[in-house]
Amino acid sequence: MTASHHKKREAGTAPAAICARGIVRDFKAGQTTLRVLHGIDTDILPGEMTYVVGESGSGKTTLISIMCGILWPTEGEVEVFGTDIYALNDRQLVDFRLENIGFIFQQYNLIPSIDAAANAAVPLIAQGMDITRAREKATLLLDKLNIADQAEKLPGQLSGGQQQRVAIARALVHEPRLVVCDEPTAALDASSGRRVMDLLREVAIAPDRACIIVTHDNRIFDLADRILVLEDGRIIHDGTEMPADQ
Ligand SMILES: Nc1ncnc2c1ncn2[C@@H]1O[C@H](COP(=O)(O)OP(=O)(O)OP(=O)(O)O)[C@@H](O)[C@H]1O
Repeated sequence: MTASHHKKREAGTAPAAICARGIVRDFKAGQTTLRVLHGIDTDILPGEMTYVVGESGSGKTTLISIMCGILWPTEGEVEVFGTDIYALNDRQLVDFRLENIGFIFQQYNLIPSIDAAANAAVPLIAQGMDITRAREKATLLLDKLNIADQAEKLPGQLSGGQQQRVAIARALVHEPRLVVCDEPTAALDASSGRRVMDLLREVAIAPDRACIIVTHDNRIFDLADRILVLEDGRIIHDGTEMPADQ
C-alpha cells in the first residue's frame, strides 16, 4: 500500500467498489488440485483505474473473473458496491452483472449474425431499451472509438482491432459502475490503444465507478492510478507505479 492509498481509505471516504477477502481458487487437474489464488485480500477503489499485472499463469484472469461474478471462488467473499455477490442466487447474479458490470475479455464474443451497432447495443437491449434507441447510443460510442463507419458491418467483416473496439463499446454502452477488462489494448496500435484508455477513463472513472484492467501492455502503464502485481496467485506489489525491478 502506498501513502496515497492509505490517505484515500481514511474513515469517511466512499466504500470500496470491490472488497475481496480471503479469495482462494483451486482447479482440479486430474487427480491433483492446483491452487491458483492463495488468499487474496484487496479493495478496489472507486474513482481509480486499477491494473492487475503479472506473468502468464499468475492468476490475473482468474482473479478478475471472481471479482466480477463470473467464476466462483473456492473460498472467500467478494462484495461489489456493497453486495455480497456470491450470496446471490443465479438469477440475481445475472441481473446484478447486467446492470452494474461491463466486461471486455480477450475473446470478443461478438454475435456473428448481427451488425456492429447491434452487438454494441446488446446490454441496452437486454435491459429492455428499444432497438432503435439502443443502436443510436451504441453508435455514439463506436464514433468515439473511430469505427462509426463500420456500424452496419457483421463482426466477420471487421479486423481484429475493429472487433475489439465493438466489444469495448458493448462493455461501456450501459454506463456500468464497474468495468473489467482483460488486455483491452493488446490488439490495437499505440494511438488506438490510447484512445481506448481515454474513453475508459471518461466513462468508467467517476467517484462512484471503478475500472480494473489486466494488461501486459507497458505502453499504458503510465495511465494507471494503482498497480497490483500478482505472482503465483499472491499480490506481491500494490502501488501507484510498477515496481522498480519489473
Ligand atoms: N478452467 C481451468 N482449469 C484448470 N486450470 C486453470 C483453469 N483456468 C486457469 N487455470 C490455471 O490457473 C493458472 C492461472 O491462470 P490465469 O488465466 O488466471 O492466469 P493469467 O495470469 O491470467 O495468465 P495470462 O497472462 O496467460 O492470461 C494457470 O496455471 C492456468 O493454467
